Amino acid sequence: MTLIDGKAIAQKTYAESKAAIANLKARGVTPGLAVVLVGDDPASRAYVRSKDKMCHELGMHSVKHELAADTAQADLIALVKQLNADPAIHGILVQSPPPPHIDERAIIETIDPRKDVDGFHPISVAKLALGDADGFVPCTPLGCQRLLIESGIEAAGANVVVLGRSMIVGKPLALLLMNKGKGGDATVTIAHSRTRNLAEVCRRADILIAAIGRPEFVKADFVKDGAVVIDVGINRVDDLNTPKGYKIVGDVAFTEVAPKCRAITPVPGGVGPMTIAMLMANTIASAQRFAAGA
Ligand SMILES: Nc1nc2c(c(=O)[nH]1)N[C@@H](CN(C=O)c1ccc(C(=O)N[C@@H](CCC(=O)O)C(=O)O)cc1)CN2
Repeated sequence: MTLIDGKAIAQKTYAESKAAIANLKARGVTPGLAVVLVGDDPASRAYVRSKDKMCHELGMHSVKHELAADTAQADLIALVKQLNADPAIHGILVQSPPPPHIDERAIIETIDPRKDVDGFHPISVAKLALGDADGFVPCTPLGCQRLLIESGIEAAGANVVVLGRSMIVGKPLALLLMNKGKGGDATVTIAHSRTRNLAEVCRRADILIAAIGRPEFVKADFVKDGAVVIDVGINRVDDLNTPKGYKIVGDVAFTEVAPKCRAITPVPGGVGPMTIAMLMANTIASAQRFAAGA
């Protein structure tokens, strides 16, 4: 069984990002990312901090807007419009989930699609569905595909089961893996909590991707011998034996599943680090497109 090391693969992508940034800077362009956080969810705050930190480490321009939980929808829209018009900003994202009074869809639709480095705007979704190469792909699906490519795991012709149908992971990942080209050409099934005989459907997978958001939901009987398992889940569960009082577990019951696998991602240290790595890559790609006048 191979343990797919997301931290190491993310580091490899950062080396590529650094080279691309140096190239852009030589042409007078510094890639710029604006991250907007509404509210004080501790996990979201930590992710936003990591994004800002990584921008600084790579020598990118980073702007962080941390807004109160009761920020009005209109004020958030006004901020996004201001960022759309800012030439120093090539990527804009609003950390998800926002507080319940915010209409997330309306906010995403306000982002200039050319700066939609999260890949959540309907134009980005349509481009992915159409197989157009010039749209932004959401960072976590892109990270999963990159993990497979870097680990020498061929998606082409493989039976892939994506467990989960969210707009952040499940749906875009299914499109990405079934699209033609490198890292694609898979035969993809999307399964979810209402799928009949779920364990049996998952057992057909050569590559099983768990993105259902339930701690340790995927047990050994969901997994065929020799399958590759990618665990997208990040679930905080109480654990009073840890200093923080909680631990992070994935959607896969790792201890019982791992021995059956050809390869598997751990949680933490698997898909998670790739999400931020791919955000940096998308922001750099956006800066390159702006610099080319696209
Ligand atoms: N606007 C967005 N919101 C959210 C996204 C997103 O892509 N865009 N994804 C997630 C959160 N996320 C980034 O925003 C994210 C999640 C997890 C990690 C990560 O590195 N996880 C570590 C464990 C971290 C921990 O200990 O808590 C790991 O898996 O090793 C990075 C980014 C939802 N919101």
